[in-house]
Amino acid sequence: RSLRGGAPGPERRAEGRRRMAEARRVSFRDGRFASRKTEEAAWRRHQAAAWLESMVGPFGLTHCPSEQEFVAALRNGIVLCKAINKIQPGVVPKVVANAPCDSQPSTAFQYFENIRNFLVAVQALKLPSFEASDLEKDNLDAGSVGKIVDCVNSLKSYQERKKCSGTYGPVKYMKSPLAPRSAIHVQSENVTLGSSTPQKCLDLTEIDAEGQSSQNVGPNMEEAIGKLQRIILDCMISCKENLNQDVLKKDPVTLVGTILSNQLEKEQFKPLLQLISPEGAATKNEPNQHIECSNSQNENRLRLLEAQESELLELKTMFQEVKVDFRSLQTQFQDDITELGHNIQGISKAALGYNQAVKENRNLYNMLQEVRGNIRVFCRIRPLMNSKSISSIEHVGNDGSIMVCDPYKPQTTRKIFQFNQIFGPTTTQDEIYRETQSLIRSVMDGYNVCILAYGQTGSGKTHTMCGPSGGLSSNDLGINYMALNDLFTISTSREDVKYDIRVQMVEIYNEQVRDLLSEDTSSTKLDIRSSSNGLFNLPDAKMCPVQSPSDVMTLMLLGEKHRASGPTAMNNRSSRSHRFEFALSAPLTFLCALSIFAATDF
Ligand SMILES: Nc1ncnc2c1ncn2[C@@H]1O[C@H](COP(=O)(O)OP(=O)(O)OP(=O)(O)O)[C@@H](O)[C@H]1O
Repeated sequence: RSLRGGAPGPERRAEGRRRMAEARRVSFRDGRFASRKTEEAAWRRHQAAAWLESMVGPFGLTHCPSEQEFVAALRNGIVLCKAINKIQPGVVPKVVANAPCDSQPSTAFQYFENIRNFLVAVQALKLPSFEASDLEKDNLDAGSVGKIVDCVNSLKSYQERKKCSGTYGPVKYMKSPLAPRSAIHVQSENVTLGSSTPQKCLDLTEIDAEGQSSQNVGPNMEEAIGKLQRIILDCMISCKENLNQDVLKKDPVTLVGTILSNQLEKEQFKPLLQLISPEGAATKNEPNQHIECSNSQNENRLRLLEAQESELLELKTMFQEVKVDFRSLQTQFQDDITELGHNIQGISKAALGYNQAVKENRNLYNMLQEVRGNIRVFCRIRPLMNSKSISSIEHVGNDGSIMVCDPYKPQTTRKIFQFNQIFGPTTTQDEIYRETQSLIRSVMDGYNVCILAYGQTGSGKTHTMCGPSGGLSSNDLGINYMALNDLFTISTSREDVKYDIRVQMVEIYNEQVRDLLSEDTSSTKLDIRSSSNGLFNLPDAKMCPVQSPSDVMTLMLLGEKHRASGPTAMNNRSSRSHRFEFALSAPLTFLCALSIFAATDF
């Protein structure tokens, strides 16, 4: 659309549009605020230059000048003075127009007079002004051009306002950072009011006072558009103070929408709304359709808002319920935690008491063992193997006494022996073990225990200690197997102590000690060493770690193979002498031994 008076040529216009389009394109692509500001400044310079040209005619400025070009064209003040004189004739009485080329110093002074006179006139009109020094080349980078452009555009607005309303009052002019971007976005949204060019709707500075911009609309709509433009401009100007950098980063349409929505409730919009309402509108033309469309959009938005409000209320109610539930759970959780704490304290006390009781129990137990006798001697009467044999036992007392005599020499003196306990010929293996079982527990408490079977050949030592099957059958197990089982059972049940169990197996025969677990059978003879505490030990005897009763059984079977045996008058397979030793230790606590012997001689 051509500007009023002195319109630029088509080429310059095309160039200007191209540069503006390029500036916008860069701005949109980068989306940076700096680009937007550059674009906006270029647009405002264009407006100012175009207006000045329309007022004073072409003065050698391009359609979209750079800052340098703009300032250079205005530096002599001639254009500015002419323009203000057009608005307010005679406000600058004397304008130095053309100076001779050879009088540069005085011309510069006279030019300064032009500027000074112009600034005085601007101040008289109460319009935004600038400093004369802002036209200096050195001050361009300090943003001085913006002030000059603002001043020129304020003159433009003043002139347009004067033409529209015929009043001369002071104009509250504020530069609008939104005009170019709003126009672009409004175009994309097709929100126009009676014109295909978006600038016509939003940029009041380009409105044609004679109504050229609204050729296709009726008089009412023309009036509406005019009012709307003025109101929008006022809104934008009045909102400018409240705009900050963050707001300016918004999408232009959103930004304009924000500004307008802030102003919609104000009095100045009421006449406009009445004008564009179905009753107020004289004709139903295109702008009204847009307004109806906008109303329908508003209704939709209102419905959406109501739905969202209702959802919000539901959510709020749910939130309150959840909050109450959460608090109740929190209270319950705290109560539970407190109760749990009390319970743990109780359990801790009980555990402490239990441990103490166990310790006392162990002490008492072992004291009892000592009271019963650290050395206990039992007698087991073997059943007669031959029915023709005559028993030498005459009497067995309940107090552990036994009376024997030679059945073939009845006249010989009877002998009485006293034992801790006497087991008859019918006594089972289990009954024998029950009397020794308590000692196994003492081993686990760190006491040394020795179980020794002693008797003449064929008296039943091997039968008692190893069982009739020698451990091959689970029936009638011997003392050593049953002790072994108990050893591992107790060590497993006591989780507070870690036991390290090892096994030695030696044979003492003809005053020689042989290692029954040594793989090298040729050199199994062991030396007996006395230790500093007066005890004897076999340091070279092989000590095998075991984890389970089956490990021990394997070792015992190996030892059995290495045992010396031979027929005697009374026993076809007589063991000469043997000893099993279980070395038991609980690291850092104790080291003790369970020795199991069977011997015919000492
Ligand atoms: N309580 C018993 N009940 C049944 N049989 C028995 C009993 N005690 C021993 N015998 C039997 O008596 C025989 C000799 O027993 P055993 O080999 O245990 O004697 P020993 O004392 O180990 O002899 P040695 O010292 O010569 O090795 C075996 O045949 C054994 O089965």
